[in-house]
Amino acid sequence: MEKKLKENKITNYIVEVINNSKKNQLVNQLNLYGVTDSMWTRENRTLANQVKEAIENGVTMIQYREKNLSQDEKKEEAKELLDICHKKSIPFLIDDDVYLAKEIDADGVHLGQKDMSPVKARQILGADKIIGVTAKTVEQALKAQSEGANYLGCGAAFVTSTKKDTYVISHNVLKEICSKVSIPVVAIGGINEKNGMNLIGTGICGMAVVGAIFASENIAESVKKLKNITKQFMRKTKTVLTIAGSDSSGGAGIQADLKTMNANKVYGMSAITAITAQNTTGVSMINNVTPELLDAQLESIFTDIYPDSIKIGMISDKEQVRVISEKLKKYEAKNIVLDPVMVATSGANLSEDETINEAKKLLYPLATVITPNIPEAEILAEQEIKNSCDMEKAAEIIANKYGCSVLLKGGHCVNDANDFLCEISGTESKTSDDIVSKKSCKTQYQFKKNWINGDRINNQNTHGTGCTLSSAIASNLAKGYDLKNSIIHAKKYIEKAIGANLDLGEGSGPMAHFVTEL
Ligand SMILES: Nc1ncnc2c1ncn2[C@@H]1O[C@H](COP(=O)(O)OP(=O)(O)OP(=O)(O)O)[C@@H](O)[C@H]1O
Ligand SMILES: Cc1ncc(CO)c(N)n1
Ligand SMILES: [Mg+2]
Repeated sequence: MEKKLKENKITNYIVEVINNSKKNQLVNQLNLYGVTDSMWTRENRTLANQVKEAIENGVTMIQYREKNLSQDEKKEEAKELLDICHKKSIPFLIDDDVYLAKEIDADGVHLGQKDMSPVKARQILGADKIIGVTAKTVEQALKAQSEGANYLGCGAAFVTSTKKDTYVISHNVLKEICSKVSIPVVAIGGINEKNGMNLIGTGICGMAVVGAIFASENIAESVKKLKNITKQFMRKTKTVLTIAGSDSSGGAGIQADLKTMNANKVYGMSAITAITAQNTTGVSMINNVTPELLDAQLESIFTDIYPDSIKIGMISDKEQVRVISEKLKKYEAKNIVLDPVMVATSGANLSEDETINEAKKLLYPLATVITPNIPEAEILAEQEIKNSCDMEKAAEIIANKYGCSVLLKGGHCVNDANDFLCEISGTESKTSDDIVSKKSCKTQYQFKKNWINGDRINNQNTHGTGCTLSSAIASNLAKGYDLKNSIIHAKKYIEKAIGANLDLGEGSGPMAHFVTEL
């Protein structure tokens, strides 16, 4: 009996290893998934040549989708494309037509919601073939997985010209599907080299592309651009973008941000809003970056290395606020930590009222969390903060007002190292007692409230603590921590950085960002 049990255990382990390696192989094959469409073929642009060029430049799987040819013509063309793919060890799938896939021994089939069930297709094709299923909802995704689908195709990810009036899936639903299933997920529908970046961070392992490849005048060029996106879906190194000012002393601003990101083992990038001549005693001059140059910095980053999270610090003027908010919406930026920088520790004013007001309108609602210190929270909540109770009230007022979570930092002598997190956990529409009307409906938020306590380090050198904390939070969000744990880990980092007791400069000095034992 003992021996039998042991043999079963070993067999199960081997089966699990084989299944995992097959799944990893499929994840790689689904990375850049070309779906053919003959509407763009010409005399001198046959589908066979297009498929060859796409594969030579990085496409990792081909699906043959043909609605206009006869069955015989489809079979001939499918056999020709199958040979081209197999010569390059690229899997070749057939859209919808399970019997054609069986007849030419294709590597699998992709089934729409209205096609044959995956169970029947599996009986026809056998255990080793790839069966993909389209899913537009979590229910459809779970059902397809339970019926033996090897992967899911979810979409349309964007409005698409290939299939008019098709249902467009929200990227939040896409994220939810990826979190709920254990099989690989690709996005499909309307994807091109301009919008594909927005899919990074949703959890998909690849994207299925039609027109952006087969309608392209330069397939090689288009595939290379698409490849720069899909290689970021599964990358291990996380990237964080700081949009902030430069602090010549190196203790705050983008300098503190990039040092913090490095110490927290993420790849840091920066878009500079202002150059300040600054040291531990104050700011002697500020030169704003033009909105055009800020826009160009942001565009160059988002079109090449997609940031897994964003930290926003000092913003110079309201035009910059508009540029930043437009860019964050255009690229569906995720994990946005906004530090409402108003005054430096040295007392220097870093943001005008009109800029702050524009940021409240355009940026705060986009933020995952804002991290005001006590003076900033008094301005945002329009009330004094004298004790912990005041901190809790002010944080909730700010969260309700701007529709984002709030970390009210305890520095500046109310609580020093203990911060209060008022995290939005849901929304409910509440109507006032009078007659229901649009204007009387107000979104109320549900909150998770936590004190996140720290160990107060007895050290006056705390220049840049806010920049450092918000960058550390952004780094942790990029690595996949939830908001509360991102803050807990960030505070542990900042306490080590303060505790290293660097003593530089005449005024309140900077921290030792280079502490590595995290
Ligand atoms: N002496 C200290 N010991 C431990 N933690 C501290 C200390 N001072 C501040 N902190 C923590 O550092 C973080 C930043 O808080 P602080 O109020 O200093 O931000 P800030 O005023 O925005 O900083 P900055 O000067 O960069 O704008 C918070 O988590 C706070 O609890
Ligand atoms: C450039 C810059 N950004 C933010 C702060 C906040 O400390 C600072 N002192 N300088
Ligand atoms: Mg601050």
